[in-house]
Amino acid sequence: MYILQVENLYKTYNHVAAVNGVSFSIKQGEIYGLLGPNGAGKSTLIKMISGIEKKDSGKIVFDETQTNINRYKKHLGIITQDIAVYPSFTAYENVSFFCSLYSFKGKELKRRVERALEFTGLIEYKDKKACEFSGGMLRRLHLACAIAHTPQLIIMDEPTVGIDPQSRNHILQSVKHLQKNGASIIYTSHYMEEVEEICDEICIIDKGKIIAKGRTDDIKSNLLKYNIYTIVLKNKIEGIENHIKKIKGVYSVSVKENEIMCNYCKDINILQKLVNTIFNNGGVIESIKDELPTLESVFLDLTGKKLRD
Ligand SMILES: Nc1ncnc2c1ncn2[C@@H]1O[C@H](COP(=O)(O)OP(=O)(O)OP(=O)(O)O)[C@@H](O)[C@H]1O
Repeated sequence: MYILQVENLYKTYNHVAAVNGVSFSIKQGEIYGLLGPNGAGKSTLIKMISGIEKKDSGKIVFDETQTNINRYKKHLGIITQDIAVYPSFTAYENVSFFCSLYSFKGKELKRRVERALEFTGLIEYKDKKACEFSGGMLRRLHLACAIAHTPQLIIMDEPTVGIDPQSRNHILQSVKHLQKNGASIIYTSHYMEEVEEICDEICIIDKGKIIAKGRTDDIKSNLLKYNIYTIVLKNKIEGIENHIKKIKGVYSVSVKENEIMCNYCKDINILQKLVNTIFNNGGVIESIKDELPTLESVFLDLTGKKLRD
């Protein structure tokens, strides 16, 4: 069952394609990551899904039946990049205002506002004005305003940009809780660690086009031909990288103090030779880990550039 299907979506600004033939589907209850560098087209995509921006062509289907944004808008919770709360309202007044737009009133409205403030850890600040909040607290308030009406699909556009680690963790935990409570989530970011941590499936976008999509581990293991050995030594060996580089199947080696990172071709078994080389050069191995590369490496490999500027 799909909560959202996007088919062949296009949007051009001044002859430049911001979104260039994008298609993807999000399953009910999934956290779906949209990953891409600045200017990739993530916000434009999200704006079209939420009805803030008109599409040039393509199809957006909500819950497998609805194509009219005015019909399904009430089931969306949108957290835009720019924080949209009223500075002179208290936290309670802000959440209450946004939730009342969905026709909730009286006791039910109060229950929902308190639940959203509780959920975002802001209940003890409910009578404080938004203008007195820190950046992280404002982001959490923004989230409370977007979820009080219990949307089926929550769209979050870079919700952790420029906030302190505590609020960042709070938001990431909240996303996981919202999923547990039954919501589906679209999460855009250019922080690949966040996307790797919380998303079930991802779509990597660059210059308005999808360059990879699917489950994170599948993307990493299918698209890249190499894995990484991380070896921790008990001692430091000068120039060990020069010896390891000579092993057939090794792409690259980097050494930091007594830790060696070795990118190697998945199709060639280099482990025995790697261990022998370290041993023959006087190394004592403390641990070895065989790991998939990061999403950053996938992006670098596919586009030749880094995700972050
Ligand atoms: N209203 C607009 N008018 C003209 N060009 C626009 C407009 N909105 C976006 N663009 C352009 O479309 C492209 C995609 O922008 P978009 O904001 O969707 O990217 P993004 O992936 O969300 O980037 P960021 O992470 O920086 O927000 C960029 O080249 C941008 O300059």
